[in-house]
Amino acid sequence: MPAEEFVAGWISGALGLVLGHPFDTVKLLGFFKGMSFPIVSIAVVNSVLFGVYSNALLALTATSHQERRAQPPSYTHVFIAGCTGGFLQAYCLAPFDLIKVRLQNQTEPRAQPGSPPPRYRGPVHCAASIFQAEGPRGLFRGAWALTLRDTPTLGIYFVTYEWLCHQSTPDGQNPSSATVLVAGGFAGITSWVTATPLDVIKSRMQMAGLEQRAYRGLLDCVVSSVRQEGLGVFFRGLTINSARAFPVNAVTFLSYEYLLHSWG
Ligand SMILES: C[N+](C)(C)CCCC[C@H](N)C(=O)O
Repeated sequence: MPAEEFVAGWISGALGLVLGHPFDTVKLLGFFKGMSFPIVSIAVVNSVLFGVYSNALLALTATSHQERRAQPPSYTHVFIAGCTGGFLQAYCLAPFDLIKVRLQNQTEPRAQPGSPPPRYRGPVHCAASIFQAEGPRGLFRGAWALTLRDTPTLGIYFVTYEWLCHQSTPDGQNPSSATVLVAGGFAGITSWVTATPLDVIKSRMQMAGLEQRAYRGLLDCVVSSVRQEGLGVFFRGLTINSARAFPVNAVTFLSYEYLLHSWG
């Protein structure tokens, strides 16, 4: 099983993430709060996404990454491989994402002398507290919504990327760096635009363990959110998600292609 894709996925994901982190946190307060934790988590998550994607394509089309420019896979194969990568990465992402959402929503000012300590002191403490209070399954709160969010939308991600590269590259040639940047950026936007409705639901379910409201399940969360706030609730964060998606995914795809290319 070719392993380069996993390593390239890790490094490129980390580079993209450094760019995207301030966007991710600007929804709340404190720009670079918790930067080291996402770097570690992206190591697992992005390498699973790109590694599984590429190996699924290898299984479906019997072509390696290098051969795919000369013999491009069909978009159906790209979509299936993207969905497979998305599905598996969602499960690896679930506990990391839960901790991220819990920490980022913890916006109390830094403890003053005498004020109560924050509920979570950091990612490890957060994981341990959730584990203690809710058991191992607690760490997978919202995982189902996350899987539904990521499976089809990562299929869309790779199809958009491949399609845009194909549009602006002569047959059989490698796309230029500018093409990779633009195609990667738009792949990120398309994927995030389609993922945003379930992203809202996912985050609410992840916070539900802490807040007063409890949902009976995903559908209950959808229905009660729409009842209280109208359909607009599904577009919360759409602008910031898209603004973040372009630079993050432009850099992710550029470094991914560059690394695989330079490793031959
Ligand atoms: C599928 N969905 C749009 C939710 C995520 C796409 C992930 C791509 C990249 N790691 C990023 O953070 O933008």
